[in-house]
Order: sequence, then C-alpha cells, then structure tokens
Amino acid sequence: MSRLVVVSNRVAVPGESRAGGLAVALEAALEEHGGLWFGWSGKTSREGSGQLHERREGDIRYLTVDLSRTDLDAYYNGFANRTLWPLLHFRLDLVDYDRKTREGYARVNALFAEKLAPLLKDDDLVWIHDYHLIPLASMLRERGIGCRIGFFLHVPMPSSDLLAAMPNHSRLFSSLYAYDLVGFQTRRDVERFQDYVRLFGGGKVLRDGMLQAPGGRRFRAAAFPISIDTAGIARQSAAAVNKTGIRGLRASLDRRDLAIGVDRLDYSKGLPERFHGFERYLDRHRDQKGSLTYLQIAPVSRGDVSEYRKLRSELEQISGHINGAHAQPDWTPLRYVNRNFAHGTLTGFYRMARVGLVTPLRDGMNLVAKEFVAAQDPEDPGVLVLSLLAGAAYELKEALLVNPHDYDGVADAIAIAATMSLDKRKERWHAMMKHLRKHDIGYWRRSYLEALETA
Ligand SMILES: O=P(O)(O)OC[C@H]1O[C@H](O[C@H]2O[C@H](CO)[C@@H](O)[C@H](O)[C@H]2O)[C@H](O)[C@@H](O)[C@@H]1O
Ligand SMILES: O=c1ccn([C@@H]2O[C@H](COP(=O)(O)OP(=O)(O)O)[C@@H](O)[C@H]2O)c(=O)[nH]1
Repeated sequence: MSRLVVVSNRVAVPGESRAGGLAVALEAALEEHGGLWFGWSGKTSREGSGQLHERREGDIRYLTVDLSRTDLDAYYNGFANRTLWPLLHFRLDLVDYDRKTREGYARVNALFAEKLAPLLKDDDLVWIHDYHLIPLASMLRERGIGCRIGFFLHVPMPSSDLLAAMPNHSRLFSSLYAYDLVGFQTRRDVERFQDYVRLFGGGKVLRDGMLQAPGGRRFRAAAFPISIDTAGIARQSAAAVNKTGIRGLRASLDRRDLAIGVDRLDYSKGLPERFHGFERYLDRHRDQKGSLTYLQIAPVSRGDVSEYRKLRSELEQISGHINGAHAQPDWTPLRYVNRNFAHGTLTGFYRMARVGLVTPLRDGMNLVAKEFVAAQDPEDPGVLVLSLLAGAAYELKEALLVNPHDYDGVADAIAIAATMSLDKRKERWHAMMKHLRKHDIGYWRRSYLEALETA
C-alpha cells in the first residue's frame, strides 16, 4: 500500500485539533496507510515564513509550517478568503481582487512545494485539499515530482462565467490540470468544472470523467460527497443526553420545542436570511408563537476579514430587533451565541432539537446537516429544514427543502417541521439515515483514494 501524504491549510495536530468530519476522515486514512499530514501550523512568526514543526503519533507524522503575518494576510485573509471564497460561493459582488494578495497566495503555495518536494517518494499518494492550495500540484511537478497527486475541493465550483470573470483566471484554474484526480462534492460541481475546461480553459471533456488539458495531459474529475462518522455520531449523541450542558439547555427550554442552527459566522451560511425567515415564521404562524425557541450557534470565523466583521454586527442588529419585537417576559424567541462548542456537546443539542435549520446561500456540502440527522433519537426524530443550495441537498432529499431567499417558504417549513406527526418524522429520518449509514466518512475516503490509486 502506498504511503499517504495529506496536505491542507489546517492540520488537526493531536491535542490541538478542532473537532470536525475532515479531521476524523483524514486521521483514519493516515492510520490505515501510514503517512504524513502537512500544512500551516496555525501560527504566525516574526522570523518570517518557513519554520517547520514536527510531531509523530504512531505511524502518522505531522509537519506544519509557520507563516509570517504578511504572508498569512495575503494568502489566507487575502486571496483565499477575500477573492476565492466569495468567487467560489457565487458572490462576485464580494470578490476583492488584488495582485499583491495573489502574489502572496502563490508565494505560500511555492513555500509549501519547496518544503514538501524533498520529502516525497515516487510511490506516494498525495492528497491536497481545498481552494487555499489549488496551484500546489503544478508547483510540485515543476520540482520534478511525478507521483500521483489528487485534489479535493470542499467548496462549490461555480458557473464557468463567474470563474472567467476573475482576472487571469486561467493561470490559476488551469493549474488544476497538474493533478491526476480532481474531486468535487457533487455531480453539479463536476459539470460546472467541465464547462469551464471546455469553454474557457482550452481543454476537452472526454468520456468517463476524463478531461484533457491543452498540452494533451489527461486527468479525471469526479464527485465524492464528503460525509460524517454516522455510527459514531449516533452513539455520541445518545450518550450526551445526561451531560450537564445538555441537561442545562433542556431545563432552560421550559418544555418548549427547540430549533437549532450551527454555522461558522460566514455570509455563505445565509444567517441574516435565516433570521428573517424565523421572524416571518413568528409573524405568519401566530398560533405557534411561544412554542418554539431558536438557538443559533455561530462561532466567529475569519475575524480578520472585513466582510465577516460586518456580518457580525448585522446579525447582532437583526437578532436584537427580533427579540425586541417578539420576546415575552418569560420567553426569548432567538438565542444567538457566538461560541464554539465541542462536537460531543453539539450532538446532544442536535438530538434535543425538533427542528434543524441549515439554510446556506451556497455550501460545498454542509456537514452540520448530516450530523443533525445522525444525532436524532430514532424514537422521536427531529426534522431537518435544508437549503436547496447546499451540497447536502443532493443526498438528503427527505429533508424539508427550501430556497433560503424565500422567507415565507422558510417560515412555512419551520411551522411544518415543528408540527409534523411522529410517523412522518420517522419515515423521513429513516430514509436519510439509510443513506448516511452507507455513505459515511469511511465511504468517502475509500472511494476517493481508490480512484486516486487507479488514476
Ligand atoms: O479553516 P477555516 O477558514 O476556519 O474554515 C473552516 C473550513 O471551512 C470550509 O469548509 C468546507 O468543507 C466542509 C467539509 O468538506 C464542507 O462541508 C463545507 O460545505 C465547506 O464550506 C473550508 O472549505 C475548509 O477548508 C475550512 O477548513
Ligand atoms: O461550535 C461549533 C460549530 C461547528 N462545529 C463543527 O464544524 C463543522 C462545520 O462543518 P460544515 O461542513 O457544516 O461547514 P464549514 O464550517 O466547514 O463550512 C461541523 O463538523 C460542526 O459540527 C463544531 O465542532 N463546533
């Protein structure tokens, strides 16, 4: 079996790791193959970029690199999160294109290539993750690396016209041609990438997912929808019931039902729209008023990027307005919390909720949607209200699917979810759980790595 080398912007070093599906999946893959996980250390250094940190845990070697403040600002806060993130989430209006941050992004990718290339062997399998590292394979190839290299894009691939609106787009996106396998979350993302290659990228779409770059190099593009540790989350949520934090939330609800949302504070997650949808629910379904409390957990994310700071103050304003207009002396309709919670606690919260609200404007997948389903009590499952514009909607078809821009539709879906009969709730939940049991995180990584091995 080949050694696996995983490269991602964030590395879940044991002890420092943030809970999440990706860490679980990649750790299990590295344990199976033995290997190396390489990426940013999460730290800035006054001595400049390049200082390496190493840690070993069994057969896994974690190698991380510090970045200077200037490089981090250009690469992560700049080009990755102010240019590529909005572009890939269909938000041309928010794209800030700047040659300087683009150079910083290229510089950090080149630094990764320089540190990684000497460590690679011909029979390694290299798996690079996400929009932070698009040009990395081409930079490794320039340094003579010939082993199999795969890429997985965790975020959406937008329409090709949007990609083509970015200055110098082909220099960046044609660097994807250096991979052997390019993985996307959904079939639609693959189709949109094929359109780009055909219409703007000078390449050809062949049969069976194969693509041909202008120089004749062939590579494959396919969908591998990421998932969760379904069985693990079901066990974790059942065990969470008696934890203090969970009991505290239940007691505070005073027998009211709970609706829950869990999202990084990001404009792609559609939080202002969701708040408006909830307010519309309070207005349109007065008979239900006072029977449902909505808890929105929204840990601050990318706080150095101005759009994220603006969003935070916008949400504070809307949540204050909703509670001011609708709260009663003994009931606050919306609880808005900017804290990060451990996975073990979140799964207990999900299980307690009658309604799960996942309404992004665009999302590559959205693991919270899948976690919400897996965490439900089989005897009394809650209902998922899910945006049609999340990757997860391609699989979780028995959720109540909504368009997040349609506030009335979101409002009515909340009302339907809150009053759905037990039989209907069970029927929908069983169908989604059946899918998630088979298509779990292990299925995702096995299918990707098998495809890369045979690429
Ligand atoms: O690393 P951050 O800047 O703090 O952001 C966290 C991650 O956000 C994005 O997640 C995406 O990946 C999920 C798993 O595939 C997917 O379900 C979700 O739809 C995506 O938004 C980002 O792509 C990651 O690189 C970040 O680490
Ligand atoms: O307070 C929190 C909020 C979120 N999460 C986890 O962060 C991940 C978010 O993944 P998702 O795909 O939904 O969105 P992303 O943030 O990656 O865009 C999920 O595993 C959540 O359980 C967490 O552990 N604590």
